Amino acid sequence: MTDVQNRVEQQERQHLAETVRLLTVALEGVTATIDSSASAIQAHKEHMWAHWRDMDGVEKANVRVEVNTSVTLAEHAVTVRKRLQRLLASPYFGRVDFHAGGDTEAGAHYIGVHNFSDPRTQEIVVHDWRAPVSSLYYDFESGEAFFQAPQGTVHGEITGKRQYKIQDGRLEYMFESALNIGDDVLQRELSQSADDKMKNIVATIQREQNAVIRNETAQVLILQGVAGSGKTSIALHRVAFLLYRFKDTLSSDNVMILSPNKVFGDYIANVLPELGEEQIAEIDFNTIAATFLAKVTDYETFSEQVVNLLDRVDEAAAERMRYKATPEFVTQLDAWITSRADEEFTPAEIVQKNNRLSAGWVAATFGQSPTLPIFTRLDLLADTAVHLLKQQALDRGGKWTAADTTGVRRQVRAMFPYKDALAVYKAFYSDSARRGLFKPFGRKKIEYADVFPLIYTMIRTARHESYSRIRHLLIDEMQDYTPVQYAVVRALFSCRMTILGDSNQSVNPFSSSSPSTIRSIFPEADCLELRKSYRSTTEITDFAQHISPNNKIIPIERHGRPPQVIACADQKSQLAQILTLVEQHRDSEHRSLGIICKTAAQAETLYRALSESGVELTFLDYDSTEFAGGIVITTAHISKGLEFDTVIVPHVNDTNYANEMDRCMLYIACTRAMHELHLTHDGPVSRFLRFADEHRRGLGVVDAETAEIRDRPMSARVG
Ligand SMILES: Nc1ncnc2c1ncn2[C@@H]1O[C@H](COP(=O)(O)OP(=O)(O)OP(=O)(O)O)[C@@H](O)[C@H]1O
Repeated sequence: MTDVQNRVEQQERQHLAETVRLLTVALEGVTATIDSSASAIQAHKEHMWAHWRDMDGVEKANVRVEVNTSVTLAEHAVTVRKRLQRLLASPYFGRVDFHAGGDTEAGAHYIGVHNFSDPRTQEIVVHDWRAPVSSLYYDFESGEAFFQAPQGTVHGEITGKRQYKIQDGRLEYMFESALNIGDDVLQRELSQSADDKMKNIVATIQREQNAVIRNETAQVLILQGVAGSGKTSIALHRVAFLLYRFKDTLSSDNVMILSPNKVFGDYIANVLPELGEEQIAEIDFNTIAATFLAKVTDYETFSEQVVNLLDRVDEAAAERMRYKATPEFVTQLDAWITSRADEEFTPAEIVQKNNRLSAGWVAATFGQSPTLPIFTRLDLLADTAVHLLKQQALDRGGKWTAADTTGVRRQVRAMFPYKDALAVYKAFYSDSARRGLFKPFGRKKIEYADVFPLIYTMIRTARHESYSRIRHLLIDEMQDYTPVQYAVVRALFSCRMTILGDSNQSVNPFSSSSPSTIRSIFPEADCLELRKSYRSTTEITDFAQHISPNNKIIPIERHGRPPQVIACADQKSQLAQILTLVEQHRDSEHRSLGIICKTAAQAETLYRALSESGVELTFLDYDSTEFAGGIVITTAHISKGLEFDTVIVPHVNDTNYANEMDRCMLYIACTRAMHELHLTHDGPVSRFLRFADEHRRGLGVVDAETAEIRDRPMSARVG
């Protein structure tokens, strides 16, 4: 280290010590506030207990107000204390020196997860990463730069940028980074072991990611990103940014995430709290389906559909799925529902208790509400008819009973041939062009492909509650949802949206949506793309590229062991091989291991076998609600969105991974690996992995199975 570097580091250490001192003082202050609020609450309570009987209403109300005020103060202080504690551990991660035009010298801006001002001078010591000035750190190298302040654009020059790693209040390392957020720090972050939960990435957000996070204007933002490009992380940081930027009008209660499953929801649950924001509500399409269909019909769930498809692809069922996954299907269904009122409503005279309303009156009244859904119109018509006929009956000295009301309603309903949305939906398929495209899934049960078309029909034929409280919706895994699901989302959520996914990671190729399809559904959307993959080593990304090529992907330059495809003589030796790999993982520096099978049945069988062999591991299936650390066994479908230090993909033979759907599953499984990837098989290797075999022959490695894995890699080094 040169003298200059030494001096700089010395100054930084002093700055850190001073910041820690100020934070400690602030923490003591806020702790004292909490203590005194607690004492005040206790004193008020004691006063109340002692004098309750002697107090009049006004006095009691006053004491209640005082208690409530103390509680509010204490709650606020607790929030501030949490932030200060977080800052004390790591006060900042970056610094940008900016010489604004007109200023005499550059100011040093330290950037951390929260704002912190010196309590005495009110001077800002640490800027929140979401503050306007902090965008300089993410968006510019040294030289000319600008940021948007509340009072307008501030132009100037960046004269220096530094990055720090501070843990437990101690400076672990620092880098002078004139360029983009330094590769050194990013490399260090990426090479770490996976945590049990997704972590925040504020210190190393990349410029293209920052553009997504700080986009304030898009009503709908569609983000297509390759596997491991940080889509989910970025979407959560975007929520944190919007909560900060629009804090007066947006709170975490107004934001919701539509996530693929509960395990994923649990996995991402820490990111927002780490950023000092409340967790946001979560929903998934299964919950929406259950809410709508509980009293209507039984139905196949999405996971059941995937399981059934993995078992056997029925060409007729695939055809039905394909049809219902097109935008044209939504247009046709929509047009058909809309025209039912004109084509199938037959006005008729209503007679009850000898009082009558003519067919002409019925037609005119029905015609007054052309924009409402058909069943709502019928209800409105029936209400008006009941009101008039009841009045007539009472005027003539007669009686009106509940049975009369029911009688009128029945007559009105008889003017329309369908009793409910399910009947309307089934009738859609009576058209000869669509015959055979609706097939019940057993008794009183419908196929998954019909679930959202039916829900859409329900929404379009009767009024439904919408999520009006929600002002921003995040949709993850966008490629797995069909146009009709988006039509349902549009009807339920009239708010801003961030929609993200990867077209290469569809779990059902018959009903997935391409980015262009999604764009056609949201023509007003801003579309952004993330091409750089951060999760996996270059070797793993290259390997996965051979399974499902994507010429847009840019792998991060981070190297590790080449993936291994291990041929085994039979199932028994495959199990032995997996046990060896588990053993090696235990001895390695890595923490998490994901064993990812194609189907839940395969995962369960292997789970039993490994458990019986003494391996402690967690089986994540469709009913699981929590992610688990350590060794996990699950399916490719459930593993979506998750990541592990090491991944083992068993049973990669050509029977198990043979069709397009299998290819998707294999790609998803392999791209979950951060540092190491092993695949095992007995029998001929899957057609999707033959590239590895060819490569292996080229490398001269003959029999992988008997080799010592660690010492003589049986790897098919690719790329
Ligand atoms: N700028 C960054 N700095 C540090 N780590 C990053 C950055 N961007 C992404 N990562 C890391 O890359 C990994 C993948 O991120 P994430 O899960 O958000 O990606 P994704 O695009 O949603 O992945 P997939 O679609 O494959 O599930 C995570 O470990 C995340 O922390």
